[in-house]
Amino acid sequence: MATEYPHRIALLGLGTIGLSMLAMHLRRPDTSITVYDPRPDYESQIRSTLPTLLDSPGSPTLIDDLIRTTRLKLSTTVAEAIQNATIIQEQSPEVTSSKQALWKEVAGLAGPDTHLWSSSSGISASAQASGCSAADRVAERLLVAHPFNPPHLMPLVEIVPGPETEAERVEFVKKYFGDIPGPAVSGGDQSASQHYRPITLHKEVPGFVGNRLAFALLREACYLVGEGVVSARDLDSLVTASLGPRWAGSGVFESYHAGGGEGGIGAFLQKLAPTIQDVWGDLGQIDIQGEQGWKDLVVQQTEDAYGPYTPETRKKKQEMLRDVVELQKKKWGEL
Ligand SMILES: NC(=O)C1=CN([C@@H]2O[C@H](COP(=O)(O)OP(=O)(O)OC[C@H]3O[C@@H](n4cnc5c(N)ncnc54)[C@H](O)[C@@H]3O)[C@@H](O)[C@H]2O)C=CC1
Ligand SMILES: O=C(O)[C@@H](O)C(=O)[C@H](O)[C@@H](O)CO
Repeated sequence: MATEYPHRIALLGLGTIGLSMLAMHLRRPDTSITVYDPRPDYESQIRSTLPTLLDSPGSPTLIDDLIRTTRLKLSTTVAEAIQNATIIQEQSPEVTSSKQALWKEVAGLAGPDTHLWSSSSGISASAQASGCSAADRVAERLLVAHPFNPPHLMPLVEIVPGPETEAERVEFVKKYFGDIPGPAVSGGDQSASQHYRPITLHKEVPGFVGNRLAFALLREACYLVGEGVVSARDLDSLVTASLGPRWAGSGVFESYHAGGGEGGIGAFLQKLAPTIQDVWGDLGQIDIQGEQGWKDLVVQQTEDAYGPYTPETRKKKQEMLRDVVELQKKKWGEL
C-alpha cells in the first residue's frame, strides 16, 4: 500500500519558481508532491533541472525513485494534481486573470479544507480570489506565500493573507515553512538552525514589501544609468561592495540605528534630514511604460557586462548565495 504522507502538496506551475519549490518541499520527509504544468515538456524539464537544485544530484534514477516511492507524482490535469491534496500551491504566470481562472478551476475540485497558497510576486490573495463563488470559501483559504528566487535557498517567505484569510491558515503556513530544513551545508549535513523565515504582512499592497523595496532601488538604479551617472556594472559593484554586505548582517533600520551614534536612528534622521530630503526630492521619476531611453542603456550595459546568463554562472551565484545564508544562520541569533 502506498504511503500517505501528512502533507500532500499539489504544485501547479513548474517553471523557475515551481521547480525550486519542488526541491524545497522534497527536503521535508513528511511531504509528497503532485505536480502539474500545461507545458508538454515539463517532465523532461523536471528530469534535467531538479537534480541540479537538490542538495546532492543523487542517483541517475532519482526521479524514478521519487515516483516509485510516491513522493513525487506527475499529473496531466489540474483535477488529477489536486486530488487528495492538503495544500495547493500555484506558481503560474504573474497574470491576474490567469490566477483567477486557476483558483476558480481549483475551487470546484479541491477538498473544503485544503490550504491554498500563491507564490505571486505582487498580486494579492483577494484579487486572485475575486470571481470565485463565496460558497467555495477560496478567500478564506487563500494566501500569498511569496518567495524570493530561488526558494530552495532563499530564506524569506513573505506571507500575505487577504482580509478574509482565516488566521489559523496563516499560522499553519508559517509553521510549515519554518519546519522545512535548510540546504545541506559543507560537510554534507543540514544546518541545525531554522532556515526559512516567514514574515507576515498586515495589509495587502501591490508588490507586498520585498518587491516594493527591490523595485524602488531598481527604479533609481535605472534612472542613474539612464542619466549617465554610473554604468550598470559599476552600480552593481557599488551595491555588492557596500549595501549588500551591510544588509546581509543588519537591515535598513538597524543599520541606520547603528549609524546614528549614541542617539540611534532618531539622531541619524535628525542629523541627516537636509541631505536625505534633498535626495528624496531628486529621485528619478522614470516610468517603465514611458520614455524608454534609459531602458535601452540598462539592457545594453547589462548584456555587455554579463553576457548570456549561463548555467555555470547561475550555479556559481547560487553557491555564493548558499554560503552567505549559511554564514547568516551561524550568526542568526545575533541578527
Ligand atoms: N521568477 C522569479 O524570480 C519569481 C517569480 N515569482 C512568481 O512565481 C510565479 C511563477 O513565476 P516563474 O516561475 O518565474 O514563471 P515561469 O514562466 O518560469 O513559470 C510559469 C509556469 O506556469 C505554467 N503555467 C501556465 N499556465 C498555467 C496554469 N493555468 N496552471 C499551472 N501552470 C501554468 C507555465 O507553463 C510555466 O511553466 C509568478 O506569479 C511570479 O510572480 C515569485 C518570486 C520570484
Ligand atoms: O526578487 C525576487 O526573487 C522576488 O521578489 C520576485 O518576486 C521576482 O524577482 C519578481 O519580481 C520577478 O518575477
